[in-house]
Amino acid sequence: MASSAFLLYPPPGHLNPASLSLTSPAIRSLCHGLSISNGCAMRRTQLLSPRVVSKTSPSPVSERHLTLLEYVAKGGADVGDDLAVLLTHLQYACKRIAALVASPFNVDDGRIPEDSGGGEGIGSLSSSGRDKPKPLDIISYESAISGIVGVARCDENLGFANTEVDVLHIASLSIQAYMLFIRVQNDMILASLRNSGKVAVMASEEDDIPVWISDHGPFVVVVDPLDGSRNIDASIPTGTIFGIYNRLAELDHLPVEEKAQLNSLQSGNRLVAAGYVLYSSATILCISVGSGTHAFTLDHSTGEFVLTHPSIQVPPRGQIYSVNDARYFDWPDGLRQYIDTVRQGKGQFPKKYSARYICSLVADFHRTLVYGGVVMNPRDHLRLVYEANPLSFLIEHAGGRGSDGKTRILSFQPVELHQRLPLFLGSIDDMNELESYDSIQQKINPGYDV
Ligand SMILES: O=P(O)(O)OC[C@H]1O[C@](O)(COP(=O)(O)O)[C@@H](O)[C@@H]1O
Repeated sequence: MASSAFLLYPPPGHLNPASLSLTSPAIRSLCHGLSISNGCAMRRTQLLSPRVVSKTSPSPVSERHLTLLEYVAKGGADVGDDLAVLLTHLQYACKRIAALVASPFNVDDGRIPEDSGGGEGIGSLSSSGRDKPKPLDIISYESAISGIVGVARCDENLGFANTEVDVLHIASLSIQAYMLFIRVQNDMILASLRNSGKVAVMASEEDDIPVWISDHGPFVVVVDPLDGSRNIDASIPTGTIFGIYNRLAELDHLPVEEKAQLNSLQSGNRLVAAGYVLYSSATILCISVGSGTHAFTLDHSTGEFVLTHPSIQVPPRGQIYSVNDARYFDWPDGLRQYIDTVRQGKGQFPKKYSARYICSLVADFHRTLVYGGVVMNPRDHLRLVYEANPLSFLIEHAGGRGSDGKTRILSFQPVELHQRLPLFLGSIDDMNELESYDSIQQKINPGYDV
């Protein structure tokens, strides 16, 4: 056969497209919805068509990377059509966020669909306790999409009623400020969850209260849309963190506000799936649906996440600790002793440890997952619902541990959506050693300027 002849790829028996739930009516309809012109978006044909390659293609199927969509479909983890549809929409929103974070000139990506119900501009920004943004931090997408950027100068208390709004032409705005589309990113995720038709409620770190989306959505999504945003001016990596629960049908009879709240306050041990997306030199989506933790890297040539780190196992011991050690003098004795000990190579592992701290939780966590060690924030700062639970789920499925210094994170029953706690995540042996020190939770938490 001439070299221009084509074969179906992969061949039957290997991720046969016919066996993928991508061919189910539900997925077909969502694929239709995703045929959006965006450099990062998957083209509809890529989603719907079997792969067609030249017969002379050098890579055998066994060497080809599985895509995220194949993984969540019947050829991979087979999570069921509903979750596959939801994850397909969610990963799409994250690609849009990746494009925005990478290039502020992708301002059109900030356009909020009219039915998203999420976009209310500057005035809707949360006062949910997020670290105070710097001046020029918040940009109104409503102005941005019309070619003008409104910059809100935040007052001391994030009191947006008192904001002074300067209107600047895009051209005169610094790239750094332009990248801070926190609200836009929140609404991109909300829109994608709405469009999936699979979500009952979304609780976001950016919102004071959860958003009820649909009585019939089978899932509850908790999300931190852009963690680490305080560092974004310096192009330091950021991330999105998410957790997915089943909707609690036994709460269906309750008033909307109540069932939205209670569905979002589920214990981490009920997570169905969790993941994060790291926006860095590569965009990496790491996920667990309860069977291992797997990382997919965005292939910009195809717009697809491809499996690059299957079945991650965090090494039982790393030689790295990750903490903001400028807080050393606010730490309790136990934590100081632990750090002093491993720094000197006098701990259970007889080598000197290194310190790494990016101050961007997803980035610090991802490094820990890959290289081992411990990542911690010993003060009451990180959120149980949006950060601690999803990351603990991921690290446990990779053979590591997550705790507040005393108790397994996934065993907590959240009582407040924005509840904060000390967080320690890492390699099993490092975590055991760290927790063997009596006091590692930082009780003094004065609030820090940077
Ligand atoms: O100031 P600290 O204690 O070092 O905290 C830094 C941590 O706070 C975060 O920026 C999250 O804070 P927010 O949830 O308020 O955005 C993490 O990305 C980072 O790991």
